[in-house]
Amino acid sequence: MGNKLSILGVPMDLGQMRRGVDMGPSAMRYAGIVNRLKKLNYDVEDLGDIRAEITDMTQNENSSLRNLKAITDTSTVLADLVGSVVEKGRFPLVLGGDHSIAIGTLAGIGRYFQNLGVIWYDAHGDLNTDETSPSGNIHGMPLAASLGFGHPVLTEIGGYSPKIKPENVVIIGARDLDEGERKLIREKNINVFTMHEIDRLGMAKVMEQTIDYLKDRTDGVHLSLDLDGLDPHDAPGVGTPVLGGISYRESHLAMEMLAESRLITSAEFVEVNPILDERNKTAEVAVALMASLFGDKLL
Ligand SMILES: NC(=[NH2+])NCCC[C@H](N)C(=O)O
Ligand SMILES: [Mn+2]
Ligand SMILES: [Mn+2]
Repeated sequence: MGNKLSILGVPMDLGQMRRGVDMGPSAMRYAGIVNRLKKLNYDVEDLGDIRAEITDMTQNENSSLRNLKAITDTSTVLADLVGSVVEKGRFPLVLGGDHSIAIGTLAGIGRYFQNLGVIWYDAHGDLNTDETSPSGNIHGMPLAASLGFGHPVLTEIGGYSPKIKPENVVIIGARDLDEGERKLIREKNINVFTMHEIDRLGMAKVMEQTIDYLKDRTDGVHLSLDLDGLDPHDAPGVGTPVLGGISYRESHLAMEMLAESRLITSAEFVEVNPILDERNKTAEVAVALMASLFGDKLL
């Protein structure tokens, strides 16, 4: 991780049904992300928000891939922008938006790495395809699409596929997986620390193992952090909350250990929905976690 950061907001809420997550980037800016990172001595450039099309949810062309065109268009723009950030030698920090935007982020980053690692910090696997999805919501598909599974319009975003290899992925915090996702995890042998493992081993061991595993096999690691990975008590402003999640403290520890590892080369924080939040708590949690990820320490 260098000391030059570029922030990109993606006000996209079409990957799921609950409006308001398009205000996530504003909420995180309001919670002070730019100044927080400047204080940590980063050269921070805020590129603002990319334009995401907001269409009427009732005019959906395809119920197994809701809002496919608008999401594909936004992801393509995002991929190009993220790519140009990497090319300038800066660290891309993407603010969502729902998790469907990860398809664009990874499309932008993937071509610069032979073995890009991904930490998917989430209550969900986001490993559905149009065939397995129970909801038709594309925010449940970005990890599958990036691995090359699913509808070609999604997997081919950015003009190449796959962006990442299954053995370079580590999912942390899973506690709600659909049948097709379980099958894919087993078939492709994807590394998952479910809440069960986090409870058994403790977050310190989980992160130690994650870091040890990824450091030898990858040439860069993307952190895709869905705020619903945290417990809804700590992060209530999310569209698909699941009880029994990772605590604020455990998440802090995870971010601090990632900061120490110097492994992370890009990151995105997604699914912050201020409409569903208690005041701006979830955006504040996101900003606090970003600060830790970028090296903030008490002493
Ligand atoms: N990024 C997220 N919050 N994803 C939630 C996905 C929920 C469910 N698995 C689905 O496919 O609809
Ligand atoms: Mn999730
Ligand atoms: Mn997710």
